[in-house]
Amino acid sequence: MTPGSAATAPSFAADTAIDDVDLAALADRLGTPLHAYSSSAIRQRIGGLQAALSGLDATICYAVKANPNLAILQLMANAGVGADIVSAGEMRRSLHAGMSAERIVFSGVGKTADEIAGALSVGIHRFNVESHDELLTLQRLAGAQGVTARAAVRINPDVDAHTHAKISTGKSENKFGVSIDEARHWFAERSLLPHVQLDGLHVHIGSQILALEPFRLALQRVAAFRRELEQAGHPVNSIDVGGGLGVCYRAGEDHPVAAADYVAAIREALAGYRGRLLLEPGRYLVAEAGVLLTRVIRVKPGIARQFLVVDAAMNDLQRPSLYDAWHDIVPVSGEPRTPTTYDIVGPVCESGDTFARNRVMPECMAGDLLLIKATGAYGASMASTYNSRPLAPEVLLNQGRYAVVRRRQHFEEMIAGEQPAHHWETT
Ligand SMILES: Cc1ncc(COP(=O)(O)O)c(C=O)c1O
Ligand SMILES: N[C@@H](CCCC[NH3+])C(=O)O
Repeated sequence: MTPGSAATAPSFAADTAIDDVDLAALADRLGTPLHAYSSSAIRQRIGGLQAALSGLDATICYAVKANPNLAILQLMANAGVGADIVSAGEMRRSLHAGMSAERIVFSGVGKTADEIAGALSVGIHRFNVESHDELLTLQRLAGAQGVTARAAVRINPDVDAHTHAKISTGKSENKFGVSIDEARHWFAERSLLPHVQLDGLHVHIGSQILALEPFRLALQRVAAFRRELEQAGHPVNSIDVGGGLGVCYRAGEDHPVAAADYVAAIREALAGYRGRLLLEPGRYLVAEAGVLLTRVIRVKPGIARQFLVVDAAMNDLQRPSLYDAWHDIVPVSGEPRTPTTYDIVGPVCESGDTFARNRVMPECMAGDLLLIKATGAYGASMASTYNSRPLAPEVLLNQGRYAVVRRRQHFEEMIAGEQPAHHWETT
């Protein structure tokens, strides 16, 4: 027997089922590429975080941007989770999915006057405010509607989250939040804004954070500022600690912080604070619950590399091309095959359309089914129709059953809204 021959080849870790749903059968029935999410896994994440928070006056406001599918939002709402939104679209989705306006917080550096007015008019009164101009706009629009908005100032603590530069948000050079010095002035003048109840602090230093230290540092700065404000007669009734908890994209290499340790760090940093706590996890709740199923179109022996050309592409999952992000990729079948090194690429017309470089995989052939793992967050939510590829379907799995929660986009849906230039108008 020669080493590497079929009989001695190792079998590779494979996932043949998720949430008791057979993945090969699912792909046969619905086609690929296909996003699938385990609702049991999501519920488990929510439950774990809620358990860690017990005894605190805490609200989890799921960051809708991570995965805004209505079925996911409904699942969150049914589990008592609220929403962190950053646009009118996310607001409408959250309300449509049944979230109550009291459990929604509006974040974001570029809220328009229309978005603010729209949110106020449907009863969303909790805003994380990121600039003085936004604070004055909130005062004006709340006054016009005769309501009082609750505002938390987003602090930029100038902390390095040790994550990818494109998703770091808490350093002084980032566009997010304001300095503690500026926030101090806002509080000193808060009586000049009768329609804004400025009594909250917010901090969010970035995403996919794998260490506790950056969270601790940011929270310690917020906690010290809270004490200073209270001594100056400005009560702080809510602290929103943002999101950012990282997940495991690379088995054996990524070691995420456990929810219990994260909450213990929050309790410790905010010791003495008795007000309301808000958390805005996105990725943590949904990333590892999701997979992208894709089929090998062909094996292409390239000039310098051997390529696995699969039917998913950067338009279905941007993270590898945008952040050079690693996602584990495994075969759905675990049959023993010879280890082979591939670049795993999609059909899109640029070299950035690469899911993995030099990845050791079981030898593959056309028609093989692969799983790209941990795609439940910032996968479908960042998808596009680049190269006029339709949006892939999304499926929710639950204990042996599945529900299509977004069907594969039809060509007609893709071009809806476009038209030939029949009517030429002047401004
Ligand atoms: C204000 C705010 N809150 C929460 C989140 C969610 O982040 P994550 O998905 O890393 O938990 C983000 C995105 O980074 C954000 O900008
Ligand atoms: N889109 C990013 C996360 C951005 C977080 C939003 N503030 C990712 O896939 O990792």
